[in-house]
Amino acid sequence: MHAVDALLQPQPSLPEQPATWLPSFERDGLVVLPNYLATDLCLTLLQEVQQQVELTPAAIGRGQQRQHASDIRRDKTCWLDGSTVAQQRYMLELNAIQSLLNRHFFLGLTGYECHFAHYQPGDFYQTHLDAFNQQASRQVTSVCYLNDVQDGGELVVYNEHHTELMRLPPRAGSLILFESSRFPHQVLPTRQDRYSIAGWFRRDEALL
Ligand SMILES: O=C(O)CCC(=O)C(=O)O
Ligand SMILES: [Fe+2]
Repeated sequence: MHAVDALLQPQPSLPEQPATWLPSFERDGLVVLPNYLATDLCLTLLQEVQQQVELTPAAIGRGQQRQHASDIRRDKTCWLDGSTVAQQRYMLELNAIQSLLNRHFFLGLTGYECHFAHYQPGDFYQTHLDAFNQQASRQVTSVCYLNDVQDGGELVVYNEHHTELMRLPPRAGSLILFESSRFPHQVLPTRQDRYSIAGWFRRDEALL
């Protein structure tokens, strides 16, 4: 069966899946889920990012603070817009995670945004926080890796005291979730092409 046809097949309704990772996330504020993404979906998303012509150098900050900062980060990114079945499937999966987080931890998450990222050989992202306090809109970070990187490109995560907690080599299909304002992290220079989807569960005040 062609990959896209396979993606269009209705997914067998999963029995109420016990999300066994919820206690770890509650305890640590961070969890790694190896092989989270189905292999066919991962491969299709990888092909989509490899075919993207509109990847643009990532910027840092928002609004007037927004700037390209090639000394801080070198990846190229492109927002997912749900224009393909694979992107829709990915977003459905992550929306399910959003519901779980809300149901179990009352996080009040209101939305999810995500972009493809491509790090070429030599690219990196220096140590940073994705949000500066819990009042910020970005509450929980997700990164899903789309290919295996054997040489460089590890995600290094630190605790509040800047002690290294983990060094994660990207593996196709694995997903990491962590509290956005709590863990400084960096991407070490990669020596191979590195593809991922980085996303953020947000809590935005309703417009009155
Ligand atoms: O790709 C990764 O492992 C992390 C990327 C990241 O930190 C970010 O985009 O904010
Ligand atoms: Fe980050």
